[in-house]
Amino acid sequence: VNINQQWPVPYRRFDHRPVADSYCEAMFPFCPTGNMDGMIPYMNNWDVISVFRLQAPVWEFKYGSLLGKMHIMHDAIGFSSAERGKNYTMEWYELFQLGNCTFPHLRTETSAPFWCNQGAACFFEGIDDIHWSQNGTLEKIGEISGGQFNDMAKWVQQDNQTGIYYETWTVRSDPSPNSTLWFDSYDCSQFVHRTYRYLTQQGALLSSRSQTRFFG
Ligand SMILES: CCCCCCCCCCCCCCCC(=O)OC[C@@H](O)COP(=O)(O)OC[C@@H](O)CO
Repeated sequence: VNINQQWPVPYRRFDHRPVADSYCEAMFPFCPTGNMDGMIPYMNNWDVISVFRLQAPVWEFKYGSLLGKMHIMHDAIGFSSAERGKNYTMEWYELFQLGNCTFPHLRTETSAPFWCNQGAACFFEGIDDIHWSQNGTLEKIGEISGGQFNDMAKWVQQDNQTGIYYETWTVRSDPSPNSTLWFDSYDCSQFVHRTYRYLTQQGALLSSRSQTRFFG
């Protein structure tokens, strides 16, 4: 073992997002109601934007609260502009669904393993109150200015261009509580944590009654 090895292995970022291989097929269109080129609306600097913590069981549309009972949750962030009177949802998830990010493909014509594991941010107008509150969480955690929102929007675009691969698995050295984290996951909840961290670094005061749990 390399004694200088840094654990966990840092998440690898890239300088651009490649076009996904046509072999990769999505069961559902990615970010169907979002702006096609991922643009995020510009707010007036003096606007007051409420920030919401959103959480719902993964695949609730298909299995209801089932995965929530195993604490397998999808995390997102909601925004509400006082000046525009509009709500928005921002989330990060797989382009080709969870299975493709969890298991690779074996293809005769390409070297194994072949992955269809891109993930990306999705920003769209509206917050589906029922979806988030019926089996999960819809909680106001703070307010930011329009200027702070605009800075965050720029940061999300950069984050989205460089952090392109979804990682389902968290890999540890052994099952014990004090095991070494070898590889961290990179999923919806990590995006939410990164965004909270960015906003608090910009001076936002965010507080939640409960923690945004990592899966596992
Ligand atoms: C054949 C599939 C096998 C998959 C087995 C996976 C076992 C490990 C489960 C780990 C789950 C981690 C999920 C972490 C949260 C996350 O990244 O969620 C993103 C996405 O999976 C959520 O999907 P949806 O619930 O469909 O929500 C997306 C919608 O909100 C889009 O608007």
